Amino acid sequence: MSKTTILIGFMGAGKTTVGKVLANITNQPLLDLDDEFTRGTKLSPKEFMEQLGEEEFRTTETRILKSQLDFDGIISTGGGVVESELNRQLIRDSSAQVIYLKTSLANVLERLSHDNVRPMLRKMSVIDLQNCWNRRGIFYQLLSNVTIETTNKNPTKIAREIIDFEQQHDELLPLRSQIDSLDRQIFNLVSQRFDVVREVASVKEQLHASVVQTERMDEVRAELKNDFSDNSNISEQLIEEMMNILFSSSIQRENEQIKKVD
Ligand SMILES: Nc1ncnc2c1ncn2[C@@H]1O[C@H](COP(=O)(O)OP(=O)(O)OP(=O)(O)O)[C@@H](O)[C@H]1O
Ligand SMILES: O=C(O)C1=C[C@@H](O)[C@@H](O)[C@H](O)C1
Ligand SMILES: [Mg+2]
Repeated sequence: MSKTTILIGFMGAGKTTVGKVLANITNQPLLDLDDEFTRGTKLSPKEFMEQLGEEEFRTTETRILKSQLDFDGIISTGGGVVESELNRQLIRDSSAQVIYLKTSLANVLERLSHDNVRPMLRKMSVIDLQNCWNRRGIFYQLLSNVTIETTNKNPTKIAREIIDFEQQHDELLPLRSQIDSLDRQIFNLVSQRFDVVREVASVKEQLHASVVQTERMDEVRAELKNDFSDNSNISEQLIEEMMNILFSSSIQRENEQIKKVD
């Protein structure tokens, strides 16, 4: 990789975090616009906004962006860089590879629940935040060469996807990026399901109830088939196969926990 890579995305999407990992792997320098802002003004974005307001912050952010656009390496931007039309124009006119790190608002809120350095987050209600996320999301999408879905991926996986995109420009990559995120979300849910299964096993043990309850299993399958009957992606056979895997894994775990074989 030789030219500039610009990471854009909402607050907490991981631009700074992934930028560091990407810089490490590819041996490129990293410039974080928020850090550069602090170096230039001697105030953090939070201090600057508190003292001089958002408008002045955006003007200064534009000046810093403009002066760094030919940086030979990775630029991690601040989440609000797309708020200004001037910044959007600067990014559009640059020859940089623009990567949109996309994440869900739920993920952002979870990651930044204890944050106290992002003034924009503090001053917005949940509705304002949702509107801001929607509005900026359109700009991130329009400005970027590729969208990397980051939900439930670790920073190294995300950095590797960026490298793959820069090396291959494969049309399949953004789609696979979505699939890889969804697979991780599915396994997170499966893991949560096993947490509940553990509780179920404890209750069954106390009640001396049988681990395998075929009636309940039949009921679950039937309800799922009914609920997904209008969904052409989910066939009855898929429900059978996936539920068989989940049921047999759960039964095995419950038996191991209760230490008896039914
Ligand atoms: N892929 C990830 N998985 C889990 N946690 C992450 C991931 N990426 C970032 N985080 C965590 O989310 C928080 C915010 O990350 P980071 O500062 O990189 O966001 P940012 O996109 O640079 O935000 P900003 O726009 O405000 O600069 C950090 O605590 C970081 O450790
Ligand atoms: O999303 C935003 O508007 C901001 C994000 C941060 O990176 C900082 O640039 C600043 O706190 C503003
Ligand atoms: Mg950052």
